[in-house]
Amino acid sequence: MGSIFSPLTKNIGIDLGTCTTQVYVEGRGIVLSEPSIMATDQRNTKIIAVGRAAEDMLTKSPETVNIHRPLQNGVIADYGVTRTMLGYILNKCVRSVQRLRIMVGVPAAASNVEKRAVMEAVYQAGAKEAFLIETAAAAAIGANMPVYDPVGNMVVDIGGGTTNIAMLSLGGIVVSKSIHLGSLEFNGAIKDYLRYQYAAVTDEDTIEEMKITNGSAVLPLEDRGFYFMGRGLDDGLQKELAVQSSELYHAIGKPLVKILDLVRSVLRETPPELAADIVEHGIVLTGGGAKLRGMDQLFAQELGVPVVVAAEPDLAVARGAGIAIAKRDSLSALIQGAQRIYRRRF
Ligand SMILES: Nc1ncnc2c1ncn2[C@@H]1O[C@H](COP(=O)(O)OP(=O)(O)OP(=O)(O)O)[C@@H](O)[C@H]1O
Repeated sequence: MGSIFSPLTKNIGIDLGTCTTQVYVEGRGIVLSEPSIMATDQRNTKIIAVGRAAEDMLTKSPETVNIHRPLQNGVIADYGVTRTMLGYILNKCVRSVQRLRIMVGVPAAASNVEKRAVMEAVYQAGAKEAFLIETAAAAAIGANMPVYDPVGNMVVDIGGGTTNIAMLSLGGIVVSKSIHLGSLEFNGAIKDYLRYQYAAVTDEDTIEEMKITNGSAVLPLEDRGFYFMGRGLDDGLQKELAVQSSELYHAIGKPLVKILDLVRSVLRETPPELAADIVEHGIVLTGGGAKLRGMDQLFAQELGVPVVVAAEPDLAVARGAGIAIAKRDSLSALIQGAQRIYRRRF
């Protein structure tokens, strides 16, 4: 209906992530992927930068600016900043005359209050219609899984602050769970390891780099050293240190066990006929955390089913939300009822 009476209506999918915000615009694809960060002046009266430009300020001018990370564990931790940041992002992505119909992914465990905050922020940022979809359902759609078919489709989205898991079939969610644990927890585990093993600390960027370049979910066949500058906890002095990829594998193991336990619990709650489909068709991994080297191998070894990492796994949620909004009539079982309660009439 919207397309007949409102030719300027734009369907937009958003992954309002703990680390990154991605925006998908119908007909254009992913148009924005930037850190969920905003920089303001010290009195929080003026926005200085949003996204990557704000992230760049983290190291350059920390005393003169306030850096805000308004999302935590996949939900809004600072409503005012989220609303402003979203408005700024939407402004960058669409023309002001366009009427926006927006769908946002939210974790399965988000409370009604948290969902309402997302809806409200989306309206305040300029949407005329707003909808919510579970993050994992959006990820499955974005990864082109056959969610309408009478087969079990299992997706595990490992983001920065949350992992969302869902079993979908016939256009609906059969079982879904989420946990406040994602790839940021791998950084925390590496940080703890360096403290314990080397009595040293280093900055977040270095830890992120060592995770991405040398981290592994499975024991690497060949060890590779990552050299970095760390500060000794005992003497406070800077020194060059090296950490091996096998050490990073051991450090990251603990949070990975928790994710695998949650996947097993979803499988246990899945009806046997759908669980049998997973044995045959396997599991799809999405989210930035799925890019950790060997993640698919680990899941396949531990669960005994085929596992693939989706193409562009970190973009799946925004893409899926954008696709779902265009197909919202046939996907009504996946689109949360909250939109009917909070939809505004203009
Ligand atoms: N090669 C990699 N190995 C491991 N982790 C990675 C890799 N590349 C990106 N990541 C991690 O992916 C995370 C970001 O992923 P994504 O954008 O899916 O999360 P998000 O949507 O911001 O978070 P959430 O869904 O929890 O709100 C970051 O923590 C980043 O460190």
